[in-house]
Amino acid sequence: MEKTKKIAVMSGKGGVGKTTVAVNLAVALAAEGYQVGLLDLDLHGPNVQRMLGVSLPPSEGEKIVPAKYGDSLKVFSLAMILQEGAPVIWRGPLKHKAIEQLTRDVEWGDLDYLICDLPPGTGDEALSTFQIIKPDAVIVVSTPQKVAGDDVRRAINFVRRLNGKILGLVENMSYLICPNCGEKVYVFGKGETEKLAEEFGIPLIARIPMDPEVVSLSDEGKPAVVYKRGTVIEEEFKKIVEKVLSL
Ligand SMILES: Nc1ncnc2c1ncn2[C@@H]1O[C@H](COP(=O)(O)OP(=O)(O)OP(=O)(O)O)[C@@H](O)[C@H]1O
Repeated sequence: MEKTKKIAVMSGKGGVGKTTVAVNLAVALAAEGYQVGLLDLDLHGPNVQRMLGVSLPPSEGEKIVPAKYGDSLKVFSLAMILQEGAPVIWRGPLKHKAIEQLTRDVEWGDLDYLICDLPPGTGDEALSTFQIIKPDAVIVVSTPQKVAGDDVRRAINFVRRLNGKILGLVENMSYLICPNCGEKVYVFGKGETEKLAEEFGIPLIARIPMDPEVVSLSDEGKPAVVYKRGTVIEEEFKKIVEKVLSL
């Protein structure tokens, strides 16, 4: 994986849409013709598999063959080898080992990009990811609320403390388009992510609107970049792809 560019998708807070961003970024990069791997490192709440509707093929010997979405995207999530609904009750050292194993024993092949979906916060998985995978860059996902901002600050400081590179911020659920009048409604407020970007001197790469269809599509394993073509969502993901390609 020496030539593979590794991107970690992080957030300070849970439920902000980190997995949605990781999944759609991976699909969009693969659609550009790159060989992409998507590794779900949210060991306690792995959702990548559901959002793409994929499952594992039979394993080959010691190696784990990842699931495929289309021709150029390989996907692995712990959910694929756990019994449905089974909780992961692991302490830090076990998680560290699991991340080492997922990087080593999954048959990733030659990848241009590996997208790692981290759990929320700055816990064991994030630390182990920095030690083992050593991401080339991090995308931090936030939502416009002040409480999300507080947690994102912690995530950014964590990455900086580990000398990681932050590619930029993605603001998810930025606004809702009113279905009646077409006006933007800033459900969670406005301006917090810009403030963070300015405070830390990092770019605000994209603003993804809140769209109820994203929820149902995700639940059905249909990524928005494929099923909502020609919308602002696709445009905003193009901006994230461009930023990643500039690495
Ligand atoms: N732009 C959006 N518009 C509407 N719903 C969204 C949007 N982005 C994400 N969601 C929905 O919000 C929920 C949480 O998203 P997601 O799982 O991507 O967040 P997360 O930050 O990875 O969560 P976790 O903290 O559990 O890892 C999902 O139901 C998802 O479909």
